[in-house]
Amino acid sequence: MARVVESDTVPGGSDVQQLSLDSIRESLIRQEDTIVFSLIERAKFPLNSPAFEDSSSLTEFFVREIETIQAKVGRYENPEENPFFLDTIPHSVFPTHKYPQVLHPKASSVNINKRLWDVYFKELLPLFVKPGDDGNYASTAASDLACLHALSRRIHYGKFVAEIKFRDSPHDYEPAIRSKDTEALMKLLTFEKVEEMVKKRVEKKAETFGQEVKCVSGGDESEKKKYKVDPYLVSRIYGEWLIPLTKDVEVEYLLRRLD
Ligand SMILES: O=C(O)C(=O)C[C@]1(C(=O)O)C=C[C@@H](O)C=C1
Repeated sequence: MARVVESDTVPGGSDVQQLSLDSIRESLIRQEDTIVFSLIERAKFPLNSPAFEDSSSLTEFFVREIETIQAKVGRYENPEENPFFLDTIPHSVFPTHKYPQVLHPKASSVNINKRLWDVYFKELLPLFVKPGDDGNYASTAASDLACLHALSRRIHYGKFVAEIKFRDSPHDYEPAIRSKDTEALMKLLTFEKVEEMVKKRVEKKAETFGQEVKCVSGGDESEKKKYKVDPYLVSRIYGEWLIPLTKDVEVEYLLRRLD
């Protein structure tokens, strides 16, 4: 029987009152670790395109089935989680955690996972995995799903970032929201220095987490370091795709904020 568990825990682990841009950014920083590790794990396999190329692909089937079972254990009760395929989300079979209402009720209608799916398979994956096909489709699909979930959570975290920015200075945002001025909203929510810092930090994380570790002492220090995923590519993935998609989610959310 469904039992509701009350809690004050919100993104960033703080309570609703203490939610701040800093605590939200802390969570984005922690999510970088998950994203970098998931890319490193996926890079173990070659592209394996037959697994995902068709509309009725093995990967799509796998993701649909997993999302259904995860919905039944309450995954999408969490406002941080956004499904790729579920138009109708099955109810949880078990007691669900009651997440505090931080976001505007229209938040659940902001979901850009269809775009993310295309971007991931058509643009990102070919960048950081080797070409080829080793037939290992089931494991590859599981790795793709880990990446997709991590990327989707990060991008849709834009809803929380936007909510805090709106609460911090409603008078700046309201005129742009009322006139549906997406350019003005984009300008208001952009912090270029923060973006530069994010790109530098994820490059460093990819270097640290993905380097070949050797235990032999006296090795040649000048030997070129090998990485499981090119750190510069990780910085590009953030700069050219993840940050812009996060900002699109922020704008989409803000446009609905006064509904
Ligand atoms: O930290 C913020 O203020 C965010 O909105 C997040 C983010 C990002 O995606 O990392 C996006 C826009 C800002 O220009 C800076 C960073």
